[in-house]
Order: sequence, then structure tokens, then C-alpha cells
Amino acid sequence: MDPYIISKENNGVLLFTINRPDRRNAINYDVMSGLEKAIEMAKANDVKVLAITGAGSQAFCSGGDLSAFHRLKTETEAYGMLSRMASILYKLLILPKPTIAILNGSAVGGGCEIASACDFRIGREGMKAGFVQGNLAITTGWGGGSILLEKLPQNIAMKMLLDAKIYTAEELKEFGFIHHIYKHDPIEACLSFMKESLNKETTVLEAYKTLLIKKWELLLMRERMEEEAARCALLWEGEAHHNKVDEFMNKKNKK
Ligand SMILES: CC[C@@H](C(=O)O)C(=O)SCCNC(=O)CCNC(=O)[C@H](O)C(C)(C)COP(=O)(O)OP(=O)(O)OC[C@H]1O[C@@H](n2cnc3c(N)ncnc32)[C@H](O)[C@@H]1OP(=O)(O)O
Repeated sequence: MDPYIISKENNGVLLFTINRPDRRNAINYDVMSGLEKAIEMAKANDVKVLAITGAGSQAFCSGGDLSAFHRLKTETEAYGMLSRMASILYKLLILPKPTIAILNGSAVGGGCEIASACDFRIGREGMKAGFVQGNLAITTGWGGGSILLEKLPQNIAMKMLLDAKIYTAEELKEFGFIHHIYKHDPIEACLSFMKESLNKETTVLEAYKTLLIKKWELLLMRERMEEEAARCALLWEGEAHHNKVDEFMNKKNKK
């Protein structure tokens, strides 16, 4: 099974689907490459919006693939992976087209970071999400913490990061993390949410996105996301983190 699917939907929507439902759409290096490719493809003239979702109905994305990344032990090893994804999420943040995350199911850890890098987030009724990194004795490491602090009121963003809790769709909507809760088909929901924008000329969409990109540049987002990756890498090599990941792996192996 391909780890990701890139498809052209109606009305100029390019859809990137993380296709690892049996791993709850966890991110490995193949998915990272796929996302990078989709971001490049979204720059084409016939693409108006880039949408990101996960395969199946259980998860949008469960963050970094703990099986694949478990072998990264040192700060340097972890930094290579974290910094690569932070650079991809920065490219997503500054894509000159509107972007939307369709949260078809749970979004945890790095899954929330990917969603945060998109301009809009819609969630399926009953979905849950949370920045759970703190429970693994690390922080956000893909730049998503810095993004969240700019997109949500500071007190709400800090509470979400510090508490590392999982929230319901209703709570997430109240926080302003998701902008709409849908009930049925995810693609239909995306097309409906983006309907008015999709009617506009690509040049108009790009021009507005350029205003936003200027803001991200002034806020030094690239530098801040890189620093976030570096700080997370430092915590990554700590014993506390490795113990927490071992707990997750042992639970999984005992099943
Ligand atoms: C590394 C980057 C870092 C960052 O910078 O942000 C992070 O992303 S840290 C966060 C890492 N993610 C997690 O801690 C989440 C772990 N997963 C879960 O909490 C749950 O799986 C879920 C996402 C809430 C879904 O729960 P549920 O629907 O009950 O499914 P299962 O737990 O039974 O999982 C099914 C299957 O998938 C495997 N799985 C799930 N998440 C991951 C993952 N992140 N990496 C690798 N594998 C994952 C899980 O082990 C099960 O496998 P099997 O037992 O073999 O079926």
C-alpha cells in the first residue's frame, strides 16, 4: 500500500492523503517526502487549494511514527528528523495557496502540528485532538508549537501545549483550533467549506496568501520553528523520553 496518495479533486483542490490507516496515519520518511512533493505540486496554476487528510475514519494523523523513529537516540539523530519536518511544515505555512486540514479522525502529537500549519482546519463530528508531546517528555518538534502560539490566543495555545490533553471536536472549535465540524463526506465538507474561495481567481487567492506569508516572515517563523526542533532534539535524547516511548512500544507488543 502506498504510504500517501496525491489526487486532484474538483474545482482546483489538490488532496494529500496520508495512507497508513493501520498505523493511524503516523508520519515516516516516505510520508514526509510525499508531503514535500504535494506542496511543490500545489504551486501549479490549476491548483487553488491544498487539502490534507488521513485515510480511513479513525485517524487524521498520530504524529511521528514511533516504531520508525524509536531508533533515533541522540540529540543529533533526532534533530535530523525534526528539522527536516519543521522545514516541510514551514514550506506548507508559506505556500502561496490556501491550505486546509480535514481532520477525519484523531489528530495527536505531530498530527496537530501538521494541522496547525494549514490555514484552516475542519473536523469530523466525534474526532479528538491534542498536542500530547508533553506526555512523552518532549515538546512539539516540528515547529507546530510556534505556529499554534501565533494562530490561537496565547493563553489557549499555552494551555493546550502544557497540559498535553486530548480535546473533543466541540472544545477544539471553542478554542478556535478547528473552524467547522462536519458530519458526512470529508471531501464534500472541504469543498463546501472552501466553496466561495474556490470561485475566485487563483491570482486573488495568491495575493491574499502573500499578505499572510509576509506576516510569517516578519514573525521570524522559519527561525523559530528551527529553534523549536533543536530544543525538542535536546529533550529527545533524555532518558525520560526514551522510557515513555518504550512504554508505548511495550503496550503495542503485548497486544
Ligand atoms: C515524533 C514527532 C513528535 C512531534 O514532534 O510532534 C510526535 O509526533 S510525538 C507524538 C507521537 N504520537 C503519539 O504518541 C500517539 C500514539 N498513538 C496513540 O495515542 C493512539 O494510537 C491514537 C492515535 C490515539 C489512536 O488510538 P486507537 O484508535 O485506539 O489505535 P491504537 O492505539 O490501537 O493504534 C493502532 C495501531 O497503530 C499504531 N500506532 C498508533 N500511533 C502510532 C504512532 N504514532 N507510531 C507508530 N505506530 C502507531 C499502534 O501501535 C497500533 O499498532 P498495532 O498494535 O500493531 O495494531
